[in-house]
Amino acid sequence: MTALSVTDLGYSYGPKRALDGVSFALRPGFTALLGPNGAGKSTLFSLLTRLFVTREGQITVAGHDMARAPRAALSRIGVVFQQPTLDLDMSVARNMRYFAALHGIAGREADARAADALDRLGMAERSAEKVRNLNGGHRRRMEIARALIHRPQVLLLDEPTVGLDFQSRQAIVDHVHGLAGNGLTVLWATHLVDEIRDSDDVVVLHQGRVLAHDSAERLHRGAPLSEVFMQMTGGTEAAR
Ligand SMILES: Nc1ncnc2c1ncn2[C@@H]1O[C@H](COP(=O)(O)OP(=O)(O)OP(=O)(O)O)[C@@H](O)[C@H]1O
Repeated sequence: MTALSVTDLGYSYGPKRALDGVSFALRPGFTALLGPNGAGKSTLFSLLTRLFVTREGQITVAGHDMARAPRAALSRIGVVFQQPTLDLDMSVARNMRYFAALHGIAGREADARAADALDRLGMAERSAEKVRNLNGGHRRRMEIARALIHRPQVLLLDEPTVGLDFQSRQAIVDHVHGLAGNGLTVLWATHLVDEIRDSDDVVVLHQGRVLAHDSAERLHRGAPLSEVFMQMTGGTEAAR
């Protein structure tokens, strides 16, 4: 069973059509949601996390329909939003514990899960530090660890490397590919083609529609993915 599928999803802001007939089913592993500014990526994430609701189409998470069984569906999703949502004056460990409590996980179980999730992101040694003292890349890694604390099947990340330097970006891209390699279903929204590897799947979103869904390797066929993306989106070049 696919961990995340959407069927014929549509959404409008008044007269503005932001998503139109969007359908895809993800395999376990890393899928990039590649689209230029305004493609509809954030709108799609808002629907997947139920910040927005729509009557058009269906979202299914691990077999649970988002409209009919939202709690079951949402409990299988971990989310990293574009804007950081950390409490800077708490330690890494306290941030993790607080988030675990929101999922009904407390005590030793919370500590064990926090340690496990931080370890997966190479952050175990930062546990006692105040978030304020971490650099941007480490804060983002902590947020990803936090999104894993309830052991979701699907991890959604909305342009998670925005504002980070090259090394920090690479570290995060590597870590999340590692998680995907261990069986997590990852949907990573980006407009940066250098975050995508040949073995990844790519959903190309443009003006609210899915233009392609295939492996990166099959999409670019030896040409730079940025050029293929530019041709598909009519000249809106993806950044490298
Ligand atoms: N609140 C709103 N009211 C009207 N139009 C909106 C609103 N929010 C988004 N839009 C429009 O809907 C379309 C999709 O926007 P969305 O933010 O989902 O795209 P995006 O791919 O996430 O872009 P970005 O990378 O710039 O965040 C765009 O044309 C945008 O201008």
